[in-house]
Amino acid sequence: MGNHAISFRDVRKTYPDGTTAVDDLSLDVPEGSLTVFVGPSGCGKTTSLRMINRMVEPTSGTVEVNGQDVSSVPEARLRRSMGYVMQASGLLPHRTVLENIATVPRLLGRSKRESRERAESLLETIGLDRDLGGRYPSQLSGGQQQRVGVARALAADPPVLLMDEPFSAVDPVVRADLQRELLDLKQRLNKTIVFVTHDMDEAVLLGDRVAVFATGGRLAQYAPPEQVLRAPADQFVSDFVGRDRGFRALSFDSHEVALSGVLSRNHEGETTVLGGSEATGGWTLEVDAAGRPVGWLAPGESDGADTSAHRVGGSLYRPGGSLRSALDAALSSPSGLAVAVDDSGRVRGVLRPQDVLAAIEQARGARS
Ligand SMILES: Nc1ncnc2c1ncn2[C@@H]1O[C@H](COP(=O)(O)OP(=O)(O)OP(=O)(O)O)[C@@H](O)[C@H]1O
Repeated sequence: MGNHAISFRDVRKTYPDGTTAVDDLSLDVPEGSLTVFVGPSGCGKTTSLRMINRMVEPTSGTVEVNGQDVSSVPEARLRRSMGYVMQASGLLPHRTVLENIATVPRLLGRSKRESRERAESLLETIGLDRDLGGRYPSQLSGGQQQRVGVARALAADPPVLLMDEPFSAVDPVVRADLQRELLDLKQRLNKTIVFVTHDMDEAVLLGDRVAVFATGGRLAQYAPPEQVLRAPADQFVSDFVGRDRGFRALSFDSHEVALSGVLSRNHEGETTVLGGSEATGGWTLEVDAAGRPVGWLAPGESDGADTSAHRVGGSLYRPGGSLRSALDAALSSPSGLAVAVDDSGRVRGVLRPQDVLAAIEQARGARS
């Protein structure tokens, strides 16, 4: 198997017109990790990525994969060992989805049948219906096309996956799905992944390590995302990660928050209502027969009132979850109380904002 770490050693790229796209880059991508190259437009992320599979050759310095200088590996062999996914999925328009995915196994000399079976199983891997296999790329949504692009990149089972803004052209909901699936794939298939994006949230969500590129192709910081958020290396990184960095950094804290015992159960006919006491400011949480939260009743509203006005949204807190999710659940709740649910969605209790803040204080104390 060997090791598929990727190393940049003093790499510089100056294009023929004199533009220095990458300036003295040295960086190690550990095997089996997901490293994100992030930074504003034009700072050399794509150029750096493409030097890994030799779509771009460095002006000086070396890129090594598995300890071997890639410039000594024949391009065709190198690219077979690296899946490449780009923004516009890059699918062949006149071939069906299955044919697109099967292209690489066919090139590798697998039989037609074997390639087709591999393509079909990959459709499943990336969460697409098998029925879509016979369609042409133009008959798919943007998100589906990106999934097929990922399936095609995985078709040869390459140890390295290079992804250049693969999810930037799809809407936020589909994007969140694709990100979740990538994290899931990463768990299941042990691959070294380099992922380019200009979106810091995406970098924080996906990256084991994040390389922040600055204008002029300079590597400003290379560290786990939590460290980039908590301790930006310089003014550039601090400006780039933005004003919300303290809030984002809460994603990494999962300090225990005390569940308030302020909910009391009253069975009233079909529904169960919780709360309605002074401690909840008079708000009452309505739950369904399985104990899952439905919506809040404002003080003075009687059971049977329309709770849809105060529906419990997607922002629920799971005990053990991050403090960011706890705070968000409290801030987005009409009652100001975060609803805590267990894995099956049943209400466990509520969190008061002051308890979340106290937990944030404690987490801060525990770090310093
Ligand atoms: N073939 C080329 N010839 C000349 N300059 C180039 C070429 N390709 C890229 N550049 C320049 O090199 C710099 C880095 O480009 P690159 O595409 O690597 O940046 P990027 O960080 O990936 O940007 P984006 O997020 O916009 O894709 C830019 O100034 C770009 O204009």
